[in-house]
Amino acid sequence: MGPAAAKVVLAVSALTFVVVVGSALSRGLGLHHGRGLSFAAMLTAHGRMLAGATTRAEGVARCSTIPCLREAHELPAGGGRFNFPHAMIIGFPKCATTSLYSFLKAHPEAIASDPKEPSFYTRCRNDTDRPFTPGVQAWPCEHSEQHYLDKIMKRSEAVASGLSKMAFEGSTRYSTGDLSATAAEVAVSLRKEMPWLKLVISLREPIGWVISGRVHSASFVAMPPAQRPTWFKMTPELFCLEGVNKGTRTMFDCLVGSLDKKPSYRQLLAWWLDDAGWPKEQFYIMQYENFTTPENSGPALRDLQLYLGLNPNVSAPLPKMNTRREKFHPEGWPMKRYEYENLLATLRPQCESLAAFLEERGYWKAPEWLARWEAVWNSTLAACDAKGDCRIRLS
Ligand SMILES: Nc1ncnc2c1ncn2[C@@H]1O[C@H](COP(=O)(O)OS(=O)(=O)O)[C@@H](OP(=O)(O)O)[C@H]1O
Repeated sequence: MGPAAAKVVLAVSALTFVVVVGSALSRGLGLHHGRGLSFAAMLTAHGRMLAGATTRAEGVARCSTIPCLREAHELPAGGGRFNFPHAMIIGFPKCATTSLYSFLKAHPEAIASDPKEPSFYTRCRNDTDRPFTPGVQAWPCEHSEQHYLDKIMKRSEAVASGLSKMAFEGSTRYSTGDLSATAAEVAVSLRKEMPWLKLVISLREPIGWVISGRVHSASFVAMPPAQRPTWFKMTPELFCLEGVNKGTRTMFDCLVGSLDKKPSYRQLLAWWLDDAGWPKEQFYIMQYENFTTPENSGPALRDLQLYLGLNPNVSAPLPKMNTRREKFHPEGWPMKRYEYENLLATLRPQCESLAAFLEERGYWKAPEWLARWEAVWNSTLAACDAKGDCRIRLS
């Protein structure tokens, strides 16, 4: 055997010795999987940080980084019922997510993020080179992982509860993406970084949804340019809204031609469920028209709490937060009947395809899902006058 081969044999023997003796030691110390950290985990930086932790809560207590949390998750749950963080309301924007967040925040077993929408996975994970702009971003992304876990997700409060409380957040940009990252990128990075998360998403009848989104922006458009937030940028759609504010354009003008250019709900969901591979049991789909109606709200919220692992017997009504419809065109947006039918002709096939997708994946029966949206469309059409003048009232 030459000197090079001898060195290889020596190195392999040394490694074998380390692994065998180490494994034996760790077994002897009661550190094998199920009662503590494996020897392999102890060799990693996070493993060293987690040494001595025997439960997930003890592990989370020692972690200030997300990779460390991933290792802490390998530890036995002990008495803790939740992961850390446990859940996220990822969208869609304007689908009563603030009300859902507030409803859950009031639950004694929940720890709500502060703020509701940290947007950590759009702003800080996929666009880390973006310079920090005070006044635009609440905090810089450098060293922000610890800030996110400790200050925003309130790690010590979750640890103090022995993980018997659920920490959650509600960044709706995750579902649509923003200037920093696309939804497809967020879906993948979240799956990689916190694969245990339970995700919640709400979908609203698409014409009301889009108008609600435009109304949200309209409030900024209505401001004198110097008073608009610095992050706010005018786009062709927003110039159209400016025309609506001035009375030179209609809401229909601003919707037609743009609806079929946006990714459909089905496309957006497919990024999460197909491309990023989120399993069905970790992805909870709610229908806005179901859980916001008084007769269905109670059972729908109970089901949500059961899904999240919360005690469903603590019940409170769903609040009505973040509402703008009473301020902007409370009488409804004027639209001609043929214009509304034109929008429906674009959107109905998308909705049918979505409903079929939801049924195929075992989420909802397609006819039940579609019936609630058909009811919205029919009631709008039924309220049009004999001259074909309609009002699109947001509900
Ligand atoms: N309980 C209840 N019942 C009926 N409707 C409700 C309820 N809670 C919130 N909402 C309506 O949801 C819209 C706000 O949604 P979000 O909070 O998700 O908006 S945001 O993306 O966080 O800005 C906003 O819609 P619009 O007013 O049409 O804009 C709210 O009025």
